Amino acid sequence: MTTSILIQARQLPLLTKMADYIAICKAKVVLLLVLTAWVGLALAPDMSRSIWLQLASLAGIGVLAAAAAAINHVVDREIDRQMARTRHRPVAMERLSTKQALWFAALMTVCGTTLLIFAANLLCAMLTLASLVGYAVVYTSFLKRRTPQNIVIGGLAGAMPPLLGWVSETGALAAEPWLLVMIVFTWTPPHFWALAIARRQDYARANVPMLPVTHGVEFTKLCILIYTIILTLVCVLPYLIGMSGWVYLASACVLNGMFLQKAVELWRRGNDQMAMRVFRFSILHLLLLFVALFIDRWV
Ligand code: HEM
Ligand SMILES: CC(C)=CCC/C(C)=C/CC/C(C)=C/COP(=O)(O)OP(=O)(O)O
Repeated sequence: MTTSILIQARQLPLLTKMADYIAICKAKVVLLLVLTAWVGLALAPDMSRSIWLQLASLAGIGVLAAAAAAINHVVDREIDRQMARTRHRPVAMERLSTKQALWFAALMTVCGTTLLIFAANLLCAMLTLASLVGYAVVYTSFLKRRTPQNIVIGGLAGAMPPLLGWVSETGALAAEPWLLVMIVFTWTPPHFWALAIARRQDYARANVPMLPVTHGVEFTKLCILIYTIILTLVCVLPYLIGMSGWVYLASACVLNGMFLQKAVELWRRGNDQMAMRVFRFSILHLLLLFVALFIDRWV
């Protein structure tokens, strides 16, 4: 009895370490990114590869996105320490050293790239690596610290997975997946700025020039509304070019109607709680929108 308790106690630090490594991968974000990549893959023409190669390609994209997230934890550790939302992160708390996190990220980068080269193709591997650099280096190290347009420009990296999924299948660029990239690209500002309104004190304390800090809450609410309107228009494009049908269009209309209603409410008289509702809804919105695209393809 005593021995088994002792063994369990010895395993605890190992389990905590594993939990910390998982935490720096931003698993929930990566899962949604992989879903958008999967839809890009599913909408590609002439899907002829085996399901195993397709799954390996999605895993490669996910592993490289997780590597980008791990590097973000290292680069941002000083900022993370100053914000209530992020101060408990493993690297900020020094439960994981920067060296451990960087080795972990390097290992994932090598594994993810190898998977993509062999299961998909070189173009897909290069574009995914470019997205990693876009998020972990361009956005995190430069844009985030310099301009309130940080997430608009940096958002391109997070918007790339549908294109990556498509290219994993076809090995070539095409116009259609760029429409899906545009959807995630225009979705990102309402997604993030809603959270940034509710957490503006955090960003101000850490000296990060997020829009509500530099230009105020009212202007940010207006920008959220404008981007939500643009998103609504962009979401119709897949239907207009014949890439998707009525199932998608009907779902997009309902989801965008709800998103617009929340954005208007936030703009007119929203408080921080309302901003958090918009943030949480944005995640459900993108999830369901891409599920609708997927279902539409197969009905
Ligand atoms: C530059 C672009 C983006 C920025 C700045 C951003 C920012 C954020 C922030 C600050 C959070 C809160 C995380 C936390 O509570 O610790 C968050 C959550 C989340 N984001 Fe984004 N995001 C971006 C793009 C994306 C993209 C492209 C996706 C997926 C396609 C995504 C999916 C999610 C999900 C699923 C969550 C919830 C995570 C959780 O509950 O743990 N984000 N985002
Ligand atoms: C290879 C590939 C597809 C890369 C995609 C990279 C990726 C994980 C994009 C998601 C964007 C994201 C979670 C931003 C968080 O912003 P933040 O870092 O400012 O937020 P934080 O304060 O929560 O750290």
